[in-house]
Order: sequence, then structure tokens, then C-alpha cells
Amino acid sequence: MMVVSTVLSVMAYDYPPEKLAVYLSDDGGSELTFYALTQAAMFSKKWLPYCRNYKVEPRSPIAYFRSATPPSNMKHEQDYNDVKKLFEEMKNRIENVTNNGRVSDDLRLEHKGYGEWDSYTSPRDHAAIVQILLDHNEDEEGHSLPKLVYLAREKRPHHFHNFKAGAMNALIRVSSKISNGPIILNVDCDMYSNTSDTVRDALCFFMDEEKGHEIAFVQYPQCFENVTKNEVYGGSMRVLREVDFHGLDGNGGPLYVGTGCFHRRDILLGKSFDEKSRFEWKTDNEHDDTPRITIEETKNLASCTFEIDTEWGKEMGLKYGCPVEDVITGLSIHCRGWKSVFHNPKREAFLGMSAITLDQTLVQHKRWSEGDLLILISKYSPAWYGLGKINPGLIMGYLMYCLWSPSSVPTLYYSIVPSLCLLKGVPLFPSVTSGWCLPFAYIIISISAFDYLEFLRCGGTTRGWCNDRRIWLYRRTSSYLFALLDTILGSDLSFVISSKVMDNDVQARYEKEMMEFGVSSPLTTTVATLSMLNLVCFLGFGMKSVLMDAKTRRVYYETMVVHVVLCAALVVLNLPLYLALFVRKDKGKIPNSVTVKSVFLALFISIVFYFVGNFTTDLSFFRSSITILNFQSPLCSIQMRKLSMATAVAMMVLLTANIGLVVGIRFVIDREECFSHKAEYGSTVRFSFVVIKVEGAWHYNEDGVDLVVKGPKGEQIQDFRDKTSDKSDFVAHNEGLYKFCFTNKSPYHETIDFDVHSSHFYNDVEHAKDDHFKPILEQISKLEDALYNIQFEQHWLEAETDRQALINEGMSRRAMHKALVESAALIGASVLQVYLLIRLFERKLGMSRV
Ligand SMILES: O=c1ccn([C@@H]2O[C@H](COP(=O)(O)OP(=O)(O)O[C@H]3O[C@H](CO)[C@@H](O)[C@H](O)[C@H]3O)[C@@H](O)[C@H]2O)c(=O)[nH]1
Ligand SMILES: [Mn+2]
Repeated sequence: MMVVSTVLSVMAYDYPPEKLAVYLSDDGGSELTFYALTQAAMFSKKWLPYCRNYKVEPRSPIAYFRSATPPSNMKHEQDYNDVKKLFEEMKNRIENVTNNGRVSDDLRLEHKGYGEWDSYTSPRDHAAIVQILLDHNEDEEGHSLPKLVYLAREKRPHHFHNFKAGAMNALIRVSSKISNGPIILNVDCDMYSNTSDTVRDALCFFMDEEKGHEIAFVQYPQCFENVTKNEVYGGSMRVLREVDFHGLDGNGGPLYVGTGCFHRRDILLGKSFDEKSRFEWKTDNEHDDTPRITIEETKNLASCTFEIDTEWGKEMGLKYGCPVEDVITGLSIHCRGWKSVFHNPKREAFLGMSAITLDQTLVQHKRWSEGDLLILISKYSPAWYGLGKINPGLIMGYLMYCLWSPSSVPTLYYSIVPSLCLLKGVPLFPSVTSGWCLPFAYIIISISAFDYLEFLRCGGTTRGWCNDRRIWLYRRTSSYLFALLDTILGSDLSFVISSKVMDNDVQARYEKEMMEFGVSSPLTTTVATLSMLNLVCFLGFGMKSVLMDAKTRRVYYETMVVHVVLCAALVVLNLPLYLALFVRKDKGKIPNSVTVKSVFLALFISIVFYFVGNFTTDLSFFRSSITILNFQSPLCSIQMRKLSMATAVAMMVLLTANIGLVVGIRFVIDREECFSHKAEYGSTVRFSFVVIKVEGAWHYNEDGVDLVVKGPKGEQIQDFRDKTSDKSDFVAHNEGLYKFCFTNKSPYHETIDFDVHSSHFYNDVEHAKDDHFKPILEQISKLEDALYNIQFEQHWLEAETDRQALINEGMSRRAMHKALVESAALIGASVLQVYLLIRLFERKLGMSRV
């Protein structure tokens, strides 16, 4: 019925019918479709006059009878009822035949065309079938009807059929021998014409005296009759329709998107643009020059072998080898010097069906993004093939789609890594207290706000925007990712036809704007796993922050603010998915197998990351404790892994408990400064120093200071030259005062953090004469020593951190300046762009009033 409506709606265009020919390409070659078309041909004799007399819109009978209110005028009412009855009868007949699955023998007698199916084996193995059902026959009122032709090209299992492009090319050849109209309109079987003036509108562009000769095709947007208010799957692609394509129009023309598009036949056949040649329009109504050939000859044009060793699919017709034959064909037309036009009238010219389940949406996008990526890396890549041939703006326009699939990588990164790092406490973004945070905030806020406002301006709702963002995320992290992987791994390109079958249940849930999962597929599993991962990280982070003391929590939040925002946004965005995972009971919920898989995977990934990652990174928020771990046993990482858990906990306790105990001296040094430290014989003296601040120096030189360590007798023990930080130890061989002298050679005052302490060894413990106590005391002493060690290390690290913080602050001040200058430049550029756009629109409007 859908196909019948499509056919009837285009037959009923408000255009002289003797100049119209309608072709139905039935790629499956089904006699059921043929039967439906014979019925449509009969019904058109009544339907076309009805449309003409009452100027009805839309002219797809299904859509018309669904929305029309019965007329008040007596005569009209009578006709309305008659036509409606005929339509219902036709519908029943077609549905009966469809339900039976075959055309019964007595029905087959109605048309000799059924004889063609005598040799038919399967949708993938059949001869070419061409049947002219109406050859400008007359309708009820004696007016001519358009031509109506049924075509099923030949298909054989061992001949690759090139999907839609192959079907279109066969159609182009066959139609050239039957009607040979100079303009070809191509409409998908799941769309119908919604405005009867469209043909005239489109022709206006081609016939424009000034610009018409440059135009290769007129593309109408893909609009859908079944989008709901808040479009759960972002199906209407509003912004693309209302903004992007208009933008492309200003740069040489929109992409060809496969349906709702008027082409010039010669250009589709490969003709290149030539400024001098103008199209000659025939003024007579007859196509006398159309070669009259037999049906047998046209069948040859639709055979599998016809294209062998020809330019079809390469330089002629639609291009082969790409799942988005439309985009690549449009690109090659643009590269041959032609322009295209985007026409987006207020009343939609064509209405189709958009996907009504998540899986359909994702599969469709996988095909598109994979196709676009193949274009990017193909001979026709807009990036190099297009260079110099088409407007740079148009190149960018094409790239926007060609880069869909690669964009999955950064999206995947931002939807996984920051969340995992939040759980673990590894800051990837600057802290909220640092100026560095501003550029990030600027980007996140301005982009979202811009996107949101743009969406509203295109007629969307706030909820619709949230849905759109969610689908955006899902598309990028599943469809685009799979497309990318398929392309890299070189799996075959399949034109998975979008399913058009409607399950009433599914339809009802779609209308209620509930996301439909239902099936278990790799795409939905990926989506579910990622959203679970975010949930796990977010909950983990929540638990962790509750367990922290107030101070640590504050620091944690401050450092992790961008992570918190990102992860929380993802969790909020995913709410409907969590409902579908755990709460919903209907058939559209996520299947249990997917739930189990995704929960398990998410937990697994986060746990592995949480524990294993610990020892490979020193970026951690608990940087000091982990670095200490690394420091204590840098070589024996396996042992460390074993100790890790226990030690990490112990370290954390120590860290928080001992913060106050760590002492060091911080002083400002001008020229020279000395300290002395009393050490006992045999003790180990540990010391460290860090230059944390250089006053006045705008850029941080790494000159540092000199340090000389001398013993009680004036003997030099160690010396350091031009160091910004270091630590070391020595054993005191003499008892007495050890001197530490710093020299600052730079012209600036420097702040130095200095820490020193000495520890005793057990053999100094004199009263430990009793052999029983000795081991214990030994142990205690060692433990004490270890504790000091830790404190010492900790102090050193803190001083280092301070130094880094000061450097960062200085850097970020500079970065801020840069960011501000850059944003100012960006804003300037945007203003300029808006100005240019306004000018362009004014010019375009002026032009279209011709
Ligand atoms: O082997 C095939 C496969 C498809 N088709 C026809 O191609 C059209 C589009 O297929 P559909 O399953 O509706 O795909 P969509 O995802 O809706 O297609 C969009 O994206 C395609 C690839 O970019 C374009 O070709 C379409 O025109 C565009 O509507 C339909 O009319 C099909 O009958 C064929 O004739 N032969
Ligand atoms: Mn479609």
C-alpha cells in the first residue's frame, strides 16, 4: 500500500500528465507489487480527476483519507465517498493478495504481464521485467494519464547488483527509451509527494534564465510524517535541514541525498559543465524523437550483463561501490562544475517514514557514516579530489559528513575516560581554581548553548534537544564507531534496507516517545555498556566522596569539576536508558541478555581500570602516596602489586594523620644562607630542598641554587650546583654540627623549602643489651625510621607540588591572556560570519524573487 500511495501521489502532480511518466523500480521483482501497481493504475482513473477537480492535498490517498475532513459541499461529498469506497476496496484487494502471498490464478488472467513471472525463481534470481501499464491512457473524464511503467531489473546470484545505484541506473536506461524526459525525479518507495506543485517549483530553478543552466539537481529536504513532538531518535534532523543544507546551498549546493531530488538526465549521465552550452527546452508536447523500441530491447537494458565493460557506475549514472551512492554521485556532479539547489518550502514537498526503533536508527547511521567515510578515503574524496574543483565551503560541508565516523574516537574518549578518571581520582582537566578551567568551561557552555538555541530556532523543543543530544551520543559511540572499525578492518559494504514493517506495539511505544530497544544487537549492547559504565563511575565517585573527610572532598571536587560535570551530564542524558535497563517491563525494554552483558562489562572495565591503572600512572590525585610507593620499590613492581592494596590504605591513613608532623624550613634567600644541623655519630642524615618561588622572574628559569654540605671539621661532604630541587642523605662519621650553605646566583630573591633530619640506627641503642629485646627494638627502630622516611618524602613532594602549583599559576595567567585574545578573535569571526550570512541571505532572497 505504501508503494501504491507513493506512485499515485506522483502521478497526481499538477502538471500536464502527457509530459509525465512514472516508473516503479521493484528490485525484488515481486508479482505482489505488480498486482498492487495494476490496481493503482485502475484507481488512478478515478483518483486523478478527483484531485484535479477539488485541488486536494496531499495526493497520496492514504495520507489524504487519514487527515481529510469530509467535505460540506454536496457534490464534493458524493465524489469523496465514491473515491473513498473505491480506495478501501482496492486496499482490501491488495491486502488480501499480500496476505495470501501470491496472486491467484483467476486474478492473473486480468493482465498478460503475469506471464513474466512464469520463469521467476526468487527476488535474487529473476529475469528483467518491463511492463507498461498505462501509456497515456485516458482517465474517466477523458484527460490523459501519465505513463506508468513497472520495472524489475534482471538479478542473478553471480552478478553483483550494486543495490540502489544499480536499480537507478537500469531505470535511467529503460526510461530513456520509453519517455526520455529531460528531468528525472527520484523518490524512495517509503515517501510520497505532499505538494502537487513541486514539479513546477523545481522546474523554475532549472529554467531560470540567469542561473538555470548551471544547475544539475534540485534537492528537497527529507521530511518525515511520523516524527513525534520530541523526536526520541532525533529523526527529523532539524538543524541539518534548516541550517546546514541552507549553508551548503550558499556554497555551491546541497548534497544529493537520494530521494526527493530532481536531476537533469544528461548530467546524471556524465555531462560536464560548460559555460557556453545552454539547455534547449522543447516547446512542443510531443516526444516524437523518442526512439520507439520493443519491450524486449528495453529488457536488455535492464539485464545484468549490459553494464559489463561500460562506464555505468563509474562515469555514467549513479556511482557504484559506496553505501551512500547518492552523496558520492552528487559530489562527482559538483566536481564536474555543476551547482545544485536546496529548496525547503514551508509545506513539505515529500514526506517519508523515519526509523522508529533505536536499532533501525543506529543501523541507518552506520550505513551513512561508513559510506561517507569511504568517500573520504576514496578517489573522490572531497579533501583532495574536490580541491580546486569545488568551493572550499562546500568541501568543508562534505567533510562535515565524511568525518562523522572518525568523530567517534574523541566522543568515545570523552564519554569513557573522564568518567573512569573521576572514579579513580585522576584529574585530566584543570582544577576549578585554576584559570585553565575557563577555556574548558567556555567551550562546554558556549557549544551547548549554541546548539540548544539553534535547535529551538529550528522549531525544536527542549526535550527534543535532550533526545537529540542522546541520539547524537549513541550514534557516535556505536554506529560511527562500528562504521570506522568496519572500514579499517575491511568488512564488506552492505546496503541493509531500513525496515519498513510496523508492529502495532512498537508503533504505539514510538508515539508515546519511549525508546525502543527490543532486539539485542552489538550496537545496542555498546550503547548500554557505555551508559552503565558512566553510571558505575558516577555512583563510585559519589560513594568515594562521601567517605572522604571534608577537606579532601573539597579538594577532590575542585580538581575534578570538569569530570563531575561531564559524567553527571552523561548520566542524566542516559536516564531513559537506565529505565529501559532496570525498570521498564514492556517488550521495548532492553533485553535481559543485553542488561546482564552491559552491567557485567561496565563493572569489569571500571574495576580493572580502578585497580590495575593505579600502578601505571602517577598522575593520581593521591599523587604523593602513589609516588612514595613507586619510590620505595621502583624495581619490584610485581611485589608491589601484592602489597599495593594494604600499603595504599596504610599510606592514606599515614598521609592524613601526619600532615601536621612534617616540618621543614621555608626561607627567602638573597645571596647566601647557611643552616646547621646536629647529628650523632653513625646516624643517617636526610635532607631535601626545593626552590619554590623566584620573585620577579617572569619566566621560570631552571638555574636554581647551589648547596654545599660540610661536616663538623669543615670537610666538604656533598655539593649541588644549579639545582632547583634535590634530595640526598649521608652517614654522619663525626658527631657535631653539619652545615648546609645555599648560594643564590640569580639576581632575584628565591624562596627555598629545606628539610633535614637524622635518624638513629638500632646499634646506637645502648640499653638494648638483652638479646630478647634486641630484635623487637630493632624492628621498632626500623619502623620509626621508615616513618620518618615517609614523612621526609612526603615533605619533599609537597614542596615540589607547591613549586608546580606556582609555575602552573603563572602559566595559566599567560594561557588566560591567550585564551581571552583567542575568544575575542573567535567572537569577532562569528560576528563577521553572521554579517556575511545575512548579506548572503539577502542576496539569495533577492535572487529567488526573479
Ligand atoms: O538493493 C536495493 C536497496 C535499496 N533500494 C531502494 O533504495 C531506497 C532507499 O532505501 P531505504 O532502505 O529506504 O534507505 P534509507 O536509509 O531510508 O535511505 C537513505 O539513504 C540512502 C543512502 O544514502 C539513500 O539512497 C536513500 O535515498 C535515503 O533515503 C528504497 O526505495 C529502496 O527500495 C533498491 O532499490 N535496491
Ligand atoms: Mn528510506
